[in-house]
Amino acid sequence: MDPSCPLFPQPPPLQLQLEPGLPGLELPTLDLERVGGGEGRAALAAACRDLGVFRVANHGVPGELRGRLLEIGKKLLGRNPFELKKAQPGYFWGTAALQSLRVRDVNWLEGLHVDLVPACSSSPPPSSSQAGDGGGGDDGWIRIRALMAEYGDHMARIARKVFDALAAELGLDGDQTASYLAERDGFLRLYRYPPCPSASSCLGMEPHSDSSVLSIILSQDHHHDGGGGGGLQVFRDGAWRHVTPAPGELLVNLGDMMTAISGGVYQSVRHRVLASRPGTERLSCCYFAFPQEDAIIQAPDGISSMYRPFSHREFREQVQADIKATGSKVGLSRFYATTSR
Ligand SMILES: O=C(O)CCC(=O)C(=O)O
Ligand SMILES: [Fe+2]
Repeated sequence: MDPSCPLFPQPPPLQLQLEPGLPGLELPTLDLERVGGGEGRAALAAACRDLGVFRVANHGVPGELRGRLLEIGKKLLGRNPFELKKAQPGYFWGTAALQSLRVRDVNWLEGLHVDLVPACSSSPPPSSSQAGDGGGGDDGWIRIRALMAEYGDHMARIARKVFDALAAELGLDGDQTASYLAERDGFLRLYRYPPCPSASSCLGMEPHSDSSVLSIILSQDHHHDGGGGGGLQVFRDGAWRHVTPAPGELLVNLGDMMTAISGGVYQSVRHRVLASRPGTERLSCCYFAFPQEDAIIQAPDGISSMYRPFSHREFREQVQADIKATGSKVGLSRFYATTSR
């Protein structure tokens, strides 16, 4: 038996004492078409400085695409994890980042990992209109991958727009602006947080900050039972705060690379996801954008950084080594400068 799959419906071994989340955190909503200049850019920079998370409206991702992605995802995931693991490349139970590392994973979720297809690729993915009905058969899996490819194009476009505005705000040069966001090398994860028999003492996803430059979250617009949020919480002023889903909007959160690129001026926000209560489930789709592998991450001249320059490869290797050694990511604190520049 595969040790990384749970024995349904047995609850996970770790019993957490979860503080009740505080009411929804007020988040700014930015108009994507306006983040490039003037007031829009100032509002974006303020959100990144003060919160590290914001909503995006007017993003141009069709509602039908968003709806179908989550709806078909819901049909396909939520079957037998043992079977899915055997049959579907990219399927995972538990935390995706821990899959190959053989460390204890207590998170109550499953999902599908899909890499974006680089724009220069000679073999494009199947178009979303080519495959069957989105049901549970192979057609459904072909269709979800096609939908994710289409959705991924939008994510790359949005990430580039947001990043370019921040790069201009920080005064990055052209090379940095290009290499600090390899938006086509990003990936998507479609998550299902299944009902958890001990939802009040376990998590869907443990507290973490993303290792990305930025991440974009699409989630079901429903409310977590009794919580006032959708299951996602961010850590703010010493407490976990619900992030209430806003219909039609996307959520952007900054990752560690953006913190380092900005010399600590912009925040990568700590967040977690509650486990779904019995009888409920939550679907979300997250996109993660990273710098190029060999990009040297450092703040632009004029910003005194608390981090030493490092390559993105070095960061990834350190994260992997720390997870192997301790079970969790240490992250940016590994890269503090001994003296500030
Ligand atoms: O499912 C969500 O809303 C958030 C997932 C998340 O934080 C992650 O994948 O890093
Ligand atoms: Fe995250």
